[in-house]
Amino acid sequence: MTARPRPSLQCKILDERLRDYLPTYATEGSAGMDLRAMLDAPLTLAPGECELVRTGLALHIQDPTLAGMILPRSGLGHKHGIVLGNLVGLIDSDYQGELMISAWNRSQRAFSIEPFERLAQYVLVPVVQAELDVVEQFTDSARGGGGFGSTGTA
Ligand SMILES: O=c1ccn([C@H]2C[C@H](O)[C@@H](COP(=O)(O)OP(=O)(O)OP(=O)(O)O)O2)c(=O)[nH]1
Ligand SMILES: [Mg+2]
Repeated sequence: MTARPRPSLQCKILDERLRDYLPTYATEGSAGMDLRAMLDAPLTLAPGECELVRTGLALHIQDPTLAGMILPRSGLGHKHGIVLGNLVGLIDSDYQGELMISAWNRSQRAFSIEPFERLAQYVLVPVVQAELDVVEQFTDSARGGGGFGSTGTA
């Protein structure tokens, strides 16, 4: 398949150690770029503990039809219970600050995050902003107000 052109993101390196470790797509088809934990020493998270971890990186998306998402890495999440304290990090297109990872140990065992370890991943996603149109009645739909299992389990 022919590769489509990639949008370019302005990037600031806030920690010089990152210069040799800029996030990349691990394979041609990778959806996310891994973000590293810019730590000075290993960070041990006790069971249930949550800490904000620096990435040393700022990305200014600029384009309001895009957003960034910080997501857990499946290996760390499944094997070690290291996920995100906010479950998903949503990065606004006008955010210019350092990308921060809320690292949460949801497991029963302590886990140490090593300096420069790939801790989470950053995915660029399309966004549609909407205007709200206030109405008194909606046009009927098949679902109406049904939700939370209203369609049954079979
Ligand atoms: O995991 C995350 C989540 C957010 N952010 C940054 C980028 C994002 O654009 C900004 C605000 O995030 P959000 O809107 O989710 O947080 P908030 O609690 O609503 O803060 P604010 O009042 O600043 O919007 O914080 C991160 O660095 N990491
Ligand atoms: Mg907000």
